[in-house]
Amino acid sequence: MTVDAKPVAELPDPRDFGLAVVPEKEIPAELASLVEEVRSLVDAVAHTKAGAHELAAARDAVAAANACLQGDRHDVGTMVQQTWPDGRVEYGTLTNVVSGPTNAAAPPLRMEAAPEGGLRGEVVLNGTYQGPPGLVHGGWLAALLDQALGAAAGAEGMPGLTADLNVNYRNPSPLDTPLEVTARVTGTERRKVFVAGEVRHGGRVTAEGTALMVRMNLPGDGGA
Ligand SMILES: CCCCCCCCCC(=O)SCCNC(=O)CCNC(=O)[C@H](O)C(C)(C)COP(=O)(O)OP(=O)(O)OC[C@H]1O[C@@H](n2cnc3c(N)ncnc32)[C@H](O)[C@@H]1OP(=O)(O)O
Repeated sequence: MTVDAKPVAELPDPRDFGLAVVPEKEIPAELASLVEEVRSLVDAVAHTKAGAHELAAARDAVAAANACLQGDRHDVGTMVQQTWPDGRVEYGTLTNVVSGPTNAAAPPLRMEAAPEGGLRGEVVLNGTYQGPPGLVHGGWLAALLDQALGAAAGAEGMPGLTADLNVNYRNPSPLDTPLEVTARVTGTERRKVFVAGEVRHGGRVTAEGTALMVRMNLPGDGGA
């Protein structure tokens, strides 16, 4: 497919769209550590065989922690600004359910530039992402691919929304073990960005996805 992309010269600044931005380096270490602890807590709660006494004590401790955190909140839509070692700046939502650094529900998946082009990331999904016994839920594999494919378009200067996503489940994806996620742009047509990616376990493709991302309509596009 002919690549006639029109990457934006500079990624749009979310502040220009009225969105708050938090630089990732300004996220307090204590919050990052709390998020990690909550991830572990969710897994522990999901699998616990504790007795009534321990469960009641844990419930009270969690309620106390919850009460501590009912003050100021970031608005929904707040963005996080990540600056990569190569100087590339990327924006994502702070609480993105796949990659958001403050979202304890996010595994989280982080994508980086791959030597062969496109992006690559590694992620371990614990038992709270379970579908079939011992395996990752197919909806979550689609979510990983959607995120990776969107990030690949964004990394090429073409951030947009997913218009169409296709996932092919080739082999089972086990829990609690590293999964490799790769994604790249395969072509463009006006504002349409075609992307493809894979999830692998031990080098074997477990899921592959293709998507059409429609690049953000920006001033100067002339509707194209
Ligand atoms: C760096 C940051 C990394 C962030 C990664 C985030 C990854 C997460 C991605 C997501 O989860 S996005 C959330 C799920 N997706 C949505 O909620 C999108 C909902 N759909 C829409 O908002 C609009 O339909 C959409 C923005 C996709 C397109 O609307 P537009 O009005 O901007 O596009 P328009 O209708 O002008 O169409 C532009 C081109 O795309 C084509 N197109 C639009 N929607 C399509 C569709 N659904 N299927 C196929 N083609 C489609 C359309 O035919 C046309 O093709 P041509 O250039 O050939 O004329």
